[in-house]
Amino acid sequence: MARFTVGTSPSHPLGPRPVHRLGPQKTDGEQPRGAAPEPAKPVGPRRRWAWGRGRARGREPSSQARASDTPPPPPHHLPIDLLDAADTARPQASLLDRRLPEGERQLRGSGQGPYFYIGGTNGASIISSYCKGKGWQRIEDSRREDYKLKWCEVKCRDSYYSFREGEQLLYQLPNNKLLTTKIGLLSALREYSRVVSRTHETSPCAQAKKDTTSALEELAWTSPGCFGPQRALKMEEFFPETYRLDIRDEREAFFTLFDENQTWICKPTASNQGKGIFLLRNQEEVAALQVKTQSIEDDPIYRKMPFRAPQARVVQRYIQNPLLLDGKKFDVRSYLLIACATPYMVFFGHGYARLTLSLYDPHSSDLSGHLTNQFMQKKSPLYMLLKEDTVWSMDHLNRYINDKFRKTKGLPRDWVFTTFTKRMQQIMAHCFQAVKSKLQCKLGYFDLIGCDFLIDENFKVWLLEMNSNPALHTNCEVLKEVIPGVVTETLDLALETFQKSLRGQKMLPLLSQRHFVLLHDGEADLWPRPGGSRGALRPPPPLRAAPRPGARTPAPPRGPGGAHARPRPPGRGPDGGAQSREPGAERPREGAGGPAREPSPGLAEEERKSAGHRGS
Ligand SMILES: Nc1ncnc2c1ncn2[C@@H]1O[C@H](COP(=O)(O)OP(=O)(O)OP(=O)(O)O)[C@@H](O)[C@H]1O
Ligand SMILES: [Mg+2]
Ligand SMILES: [Mg+2]
Repeated sequence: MARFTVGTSPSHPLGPRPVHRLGPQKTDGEQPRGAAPEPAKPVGPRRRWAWGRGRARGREPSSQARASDTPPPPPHHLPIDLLDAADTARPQASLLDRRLPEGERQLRGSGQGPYFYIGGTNGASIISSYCKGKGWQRIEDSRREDYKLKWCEVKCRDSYYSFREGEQLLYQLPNNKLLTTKIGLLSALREYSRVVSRTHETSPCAQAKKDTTSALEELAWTSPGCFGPQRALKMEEFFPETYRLDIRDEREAFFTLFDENQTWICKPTASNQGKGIFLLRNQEEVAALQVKTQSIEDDPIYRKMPFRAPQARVVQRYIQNPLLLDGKKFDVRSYLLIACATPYMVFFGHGYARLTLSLYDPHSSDLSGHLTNQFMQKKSPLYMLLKEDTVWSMDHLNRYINDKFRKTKGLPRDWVFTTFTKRMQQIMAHCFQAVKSKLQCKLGYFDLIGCDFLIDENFKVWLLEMNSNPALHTNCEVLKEVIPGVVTETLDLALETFQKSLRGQKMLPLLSQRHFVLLHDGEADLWPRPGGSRGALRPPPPLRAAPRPGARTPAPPRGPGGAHARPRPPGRGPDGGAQSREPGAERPREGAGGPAREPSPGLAEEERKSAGHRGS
């Protein structure tokens, strides 16, 4: 079982607070921040092949120059508004700077780049301050290809087509919809359940234990990161029962099982901010939904132009007994950071709690008491007056739960930072495992995904959804404390892991890791992975270049029968089944904001949704 150690992090922007880490990982206090950096290692075999395929590289220095560790870097300066949050980052960032390639350091001095581009406004000032603090220059032309870092709210095909692996950093994995649409996540979890139960059935160890162990127990999956081995979760333990309405059998099953004593929530697959959500509480509402869904499916216009049909939807069992804070419903926004995709370096990060303004009444028809999104609360005339009450820090939540429920519910002290945090981490790790082999991975892609959790009155933890491009607003005091730190550490970790991967250095210890907790260290994973771009980027045979101490060597691909060598059948959906052709299936949507571009084959048009922040 994963072990937690609890320490304090005096440098946290919220002041001293418990820091929880898993297993062998050190607390912040133990992190060897002041330790001398490892000497930069010469370019390893993997880097050679990664570089070998790129197009003309303009300013890129030679591999010799990159590996050089002299001269010393210019002092790292941080933007004033980030000083608090990033205070502890300074020495680490300086160490990172010292590792900058020679050519990049020269460019800093010459005032030409490195360049960064930000698409949209979500978090833009924080990202911009961070990059400018490194001496980088902002460019406004989204078509320029000479950027070092590109952070876009809206994914667009061209960014991925022109992306130069191993040279650039690009925010958002192109097919993160596997996690961040409602249908994507549901399908991925279902498919993973099938895989896990098959593994369970065939594993001799599991067979031996079958008689003595409950079905929920002891199915160990071994993650090479800090998070294994773990008992495999079952999706029904943490994900409310959900049905797709775009698949006829599923919706028929739902319409049959519904009864008046239940409440369900109906959501579009790829919307956010609570848009298009409604509750289903009686037969009339369900019958109306049934008619509507059928009419869309039968509509000849939508049959002809399925991309014009309304978004596909899911119905999900509504958690009717949420834990309440002073009588108000809330959910918790946490972060899943994929700092590096080759190898995977995946982290958990704390966020904040989002409360409704009004008291929770399960029978009320006013959605603002049921939907905890900030966007829903902003619609209230009371919002401006009471907005600070709608966002709580995790410390605040922890204190409240200690005070109100620790004794009455027999909870461990600091339940929020122990049991709850661990549960969120397990769930995120599980979801990541479900899509790990399917995400498109290139060195330089990174992603920050917002994960929404609901706690019910029995302190059971439910994952509601995951969001791409999570809101990075700082319009409340708590958000001002939390968000800049999240963004800064995201960028720090993306840069550090990028540079280490490029040079074939081992990832740990991560000098820029402060509050994020490592969930998955993919250094021992088999890669290139099927579905990832690495299929085309084979590492050289092991014999050609002897591994250096500390350098990572990609594991050789397995034989033809090996699970990792088997590519996903073309035309298969995220659940491995043939993609639904029914109207309303995860189909492209209109109204994309930002530069109007065609989606790439790997990008659903729905993902080019308007630059409205998701998961607000
Ligand atoms: N199964 C559920 N049971 C109870 N409440 C739910 C459930 N699903 C969603 N909610 C409530 O509705 C809100 C919106 O749902 P959800 O987060 O799935 O939609 P969204 O439109 O993607 O919102 P976001 O702005 O967070 O991206 C949640 O924050 C939560 O308060
Ligand atoms: Mg949400
Ligand atoms: Mg959402």
